[in-house]
Amino acid sequence: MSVPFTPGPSDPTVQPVPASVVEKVDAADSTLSNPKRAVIALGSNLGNRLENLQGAIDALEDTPGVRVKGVSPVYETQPWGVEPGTQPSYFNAVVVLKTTLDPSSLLERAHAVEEAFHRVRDERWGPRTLDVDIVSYADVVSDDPRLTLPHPRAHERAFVLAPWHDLDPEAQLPGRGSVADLLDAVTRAGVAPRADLELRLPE
Ligand SMILES: Nc1ncnc2c1ncn2[C@@H]1O[C@H](COP(=O)(O)OP(=O)(O)OP(=O)(O)O)[C@@H](O)[C@H]1O
Ligand SMILES: Nc1nc2c(c(=O)[nH]1)N=C(CO)CN2
Repeated sequence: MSVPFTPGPSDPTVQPVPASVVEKVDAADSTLSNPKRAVIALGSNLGNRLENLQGAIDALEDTPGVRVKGVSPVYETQPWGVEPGTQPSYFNAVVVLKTTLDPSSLLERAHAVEEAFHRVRDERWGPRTLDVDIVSYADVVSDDPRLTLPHPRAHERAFVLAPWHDLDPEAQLPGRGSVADLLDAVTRAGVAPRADLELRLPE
């Protein structure tokens, strides 16, 4: 006759689970049942810029735990932060996601998508096939340099604020205020909508 095995308090194979692990598992459970909204900025100024942005959107959608909910219009923008005339112009766009990934897993995925498009990191603000930045993740505010939330420069970049405002005119940047007000405060010079181009929301 077999007797069902029920580990008792004296079973030496049962180890206590550290509180830190319980906390992590609980946090993951709550994210799973409650997907978070994240805003992603995409940029490309090398190669086929529109295809690179579309490829990034499709790769994000193909990620387990990520759903792309909205895609902004495309903007053609002059490179920000570098000597004028030293780099090709960018195509920029913003996408809104719902995700069950935590912020650091989403960043890992963003980096993997950049790498799939042969992104080379040699100089700060150097030209790139693809840049995938996390602009905001729910209302999380963090100054961790590995993942600063919201993105530390998003509030001063018309190439992020203009497409985001088109996609969601009521958007708020946590800790900074409304995207509409932030957009009023920056110059839109060199940031032009490309109404002739369109990015697809994955089906
Ligand atoms: N919100 C964020 N989104 C993406 N990367 C971030 C964020 N906060 C911090 N980082 C860190 O910044 C590092 C550099 O990122 P990246 O090479 O994309 O910078 P960049 O696009 O050249 O410049 P910028 O940060 O001004 O957009 C990344 O390795 C990442 O760990
Ligand atoms: N116009 C424009 N300029 C930039 C961009 C970008 O996406 N668009 N990204 C940068 C680093 O993230 C630096 N400069």
